Amino acid sequence: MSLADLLPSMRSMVQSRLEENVWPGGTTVDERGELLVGGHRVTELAGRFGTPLQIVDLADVRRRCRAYRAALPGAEVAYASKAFLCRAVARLVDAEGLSLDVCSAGELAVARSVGFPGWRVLLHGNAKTPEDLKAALAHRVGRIVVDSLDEVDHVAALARDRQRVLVRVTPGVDGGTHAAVTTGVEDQKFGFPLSTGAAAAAVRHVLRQPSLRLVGLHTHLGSQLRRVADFELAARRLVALLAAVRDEHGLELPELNLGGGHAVPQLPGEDDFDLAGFAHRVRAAVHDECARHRLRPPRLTVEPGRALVASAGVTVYRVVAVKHAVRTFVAVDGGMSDNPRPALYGARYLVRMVGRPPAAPLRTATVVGRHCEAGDVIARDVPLPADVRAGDVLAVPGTGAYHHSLASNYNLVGRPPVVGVDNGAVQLLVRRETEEDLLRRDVG
Ligand SMILES: Cc1ncc(COP(=O)(O)O)c(C=O)c1O
Ligand SMILES: N[C@@H](CCCC[NH3+])C(=O)O
Repeated sequence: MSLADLLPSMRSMVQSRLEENVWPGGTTVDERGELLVGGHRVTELAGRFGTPLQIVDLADVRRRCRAYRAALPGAEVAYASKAFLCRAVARLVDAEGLSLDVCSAGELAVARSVGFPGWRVLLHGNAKTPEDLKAALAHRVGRIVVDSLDEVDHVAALARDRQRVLVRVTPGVDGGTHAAVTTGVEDQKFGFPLSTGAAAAAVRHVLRQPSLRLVGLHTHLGSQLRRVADFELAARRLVALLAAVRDEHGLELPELNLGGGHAVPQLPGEDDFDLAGFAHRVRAAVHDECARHRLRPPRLTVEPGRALVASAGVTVYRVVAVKHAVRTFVAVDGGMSDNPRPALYGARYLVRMVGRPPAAPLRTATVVGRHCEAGDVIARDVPLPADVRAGDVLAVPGTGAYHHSLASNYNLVGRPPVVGVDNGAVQLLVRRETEEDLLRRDVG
């Protein structure tokens, strides 16, 4: 029996009070259980655009972009577009003066389609294809972050005009996150290990290429990280490598890119990432270490993805069926095709019934999707009103990052639309994928 079962008196309180930290800023709830995101009733948006539906509060994203730029004056803030990219977001990020991290010709195509300036684009990836590299060079991207010696050769062969590159380094720092998104340790596929000398060898290899210009080092420790000390340690280790490069080659590299990975609260009660602490402590670590090595401090870049968009997103489902089996299952019209994160990382979510006041106390239920896997779960053992029934609308916050971008067509279900709300305006940003879309690719 859960807390929710024990405390039916919490019913009205839980329903009328909005959980802190997980909804887009400015989200409100009224006593009838209506949730308003960006000033719009979620049930109205569900009626108008259908369910499942992904809502992104663009004003919230804009506010977060500004918070990053304000916290890190003089640094470059690059949005990691893998978190969620569509043209409206690319335009917003451009207008806010951020750079853009892309990982494929596809992400770059979205950036190009809105005229995102190439010089503010960084290309990442451990296995960039010739198409990715050619697209990046054609768009004159500002920097390519090289990730293997083969790639250095490929870029060098294709590049003209001394393409700027960074070398991606794994500094042997474990950010204490899920193994699938741990990338600062040396035994995984990204980057060149520091301790083995592979990173220094990669620097040498780049410097031998007349068509390339080495401008800095990069590291990305992983995703959903909370410990600022890990970023400090990585920064210190990379500055030591900058000093070694200066000593060996007489070259002071001007850029240090510390990647992204700043955590967001996923459940009520979880803290925000300590951005101010990060800005202060990491900068101090870089300056301190540079002073020790008599280096000019490099320009810092950070690459937040999740931190800019996760909490701006809300997914809306309609309940299809409620089953009281060994536990209570509330099955909705989406699932792992729009949110594979519980299955992939054991991610946990808050779920809220919206649109009507509950007529029964909270009970523990497991919200599941419509797909053909027992692991197709959106939220296990969460409190929901005991009278939740088919046709009810459920809203799940914290779904703005790595949801639309990780979505699939499993069971040939079309991917949901994305609707943007922005200071009172509503706009369909990405339309729902139809059966026609799915059949168009099937040319056999
Ligand atoms: C190179 C690089 N930069 C930035 C990010 C953004 O990560 P997050 O969305 O956790 O901030 C990623 C993804 O983890 C990445 O691979
Ligand atoms: N897909 C992961 C994040 C990956 C970060 C990209 N390097 C997630 O949903 O948490």
